[in-house]
Amino acid sequence: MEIGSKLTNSWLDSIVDSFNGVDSDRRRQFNRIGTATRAVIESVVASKAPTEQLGLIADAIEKVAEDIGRFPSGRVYEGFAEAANTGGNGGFMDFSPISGAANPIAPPVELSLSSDPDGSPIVVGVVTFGSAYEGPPGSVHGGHIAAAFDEVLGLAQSMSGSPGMTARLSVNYRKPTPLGEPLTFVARIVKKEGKKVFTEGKCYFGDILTAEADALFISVDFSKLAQLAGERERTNDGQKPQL
Ligand SMILES: CCCCC/C=C\C/C=C\C/C=C\C/C=C\CCCC(=O)SCCNC(=O)CCNC(=O)[C@H](O)C(C)(C)COP(=O)(O)OP(=O)(O)OC[C@H]1O[C@@H](n2cnc3c(N)ncnc32)[C@H](O)[C@@H]1OP(=O)(O)O
Repeated sequence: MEIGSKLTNSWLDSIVDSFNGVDSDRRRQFNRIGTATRAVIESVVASKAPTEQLGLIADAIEKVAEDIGRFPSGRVYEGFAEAANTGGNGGFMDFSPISGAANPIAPPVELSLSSDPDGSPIVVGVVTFGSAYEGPPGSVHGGHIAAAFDEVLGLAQSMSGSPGMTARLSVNYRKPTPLGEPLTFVARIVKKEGKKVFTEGKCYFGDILTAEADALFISVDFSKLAQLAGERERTNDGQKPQL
């Protein structure tokens, strides 16, 4: 199933492109960098490399940081106001801190759309959290589980046709969620009341329910968001959301 039919705001084309696989060399290179940096993160956490090797590796990473740091950083929401970021860096979802292949801090959660047996649309997120995400021994840190829920529930609510921002997110941790094992998150819309979109989700390791969540999203006026994002681009303050 392709995402897009329910997303009515034109700038959301960026999300659609993220899912429907717009291909460009630039996007491929971003994804390569994301993947390689993730591999570094995975290996450096509690590495058993000899100290001398750690020094050489630190030198190499410092050099990479210097090389890329010579170029100015843009914004994830670049072109947001003009709905024109498609074909540039890929969709902004590529840089999602949770599901973005091009964002090294994303595990990443791989998102797809599916249907449950009664035909209702659901979002499925598949992820294996590596060592960098350890909370309790051998288990995923609860904050990262909550973040994954926010992402899958956030995509599910967007299928309402009037997406918004997370107003409340509640997680019940039922069993330890194992590190280094494939997990499946499932999310759906429960009901919509005016601007409120109620969602629920579950996280499974195999057949084991390890956590469940529910969240309230409030639909937002995207023309206002686009205008604010445009102002951020013009004022170049970048980091400070004023929504
Ligand atoms: C540039 C940002 C882009 C955001 C992208 C969003 C969607 C994109 C779509 C698809 C993308 C696909 C996947 C996305 C993946 C993940 C999404 C992650 C989303 C986030 O990670 S997002 C960050 C954390 N999130 C915030 O940073 C929100 C800060 N917050 C606010 O910006 C406002 O607070 C807001 C907008 C939430 C509401 O403001 P508002 O002015 O629109 O609401 P209003 O007052 O009109 O209330 C209307 C009715 O909702 C009730 N209500 C309001 N707030 C409530 C609350 N908190 N709890 C319980 N009920 C609440 C009222 O009580 C009233 O109820 P009633 O009608 O019954 O009186």
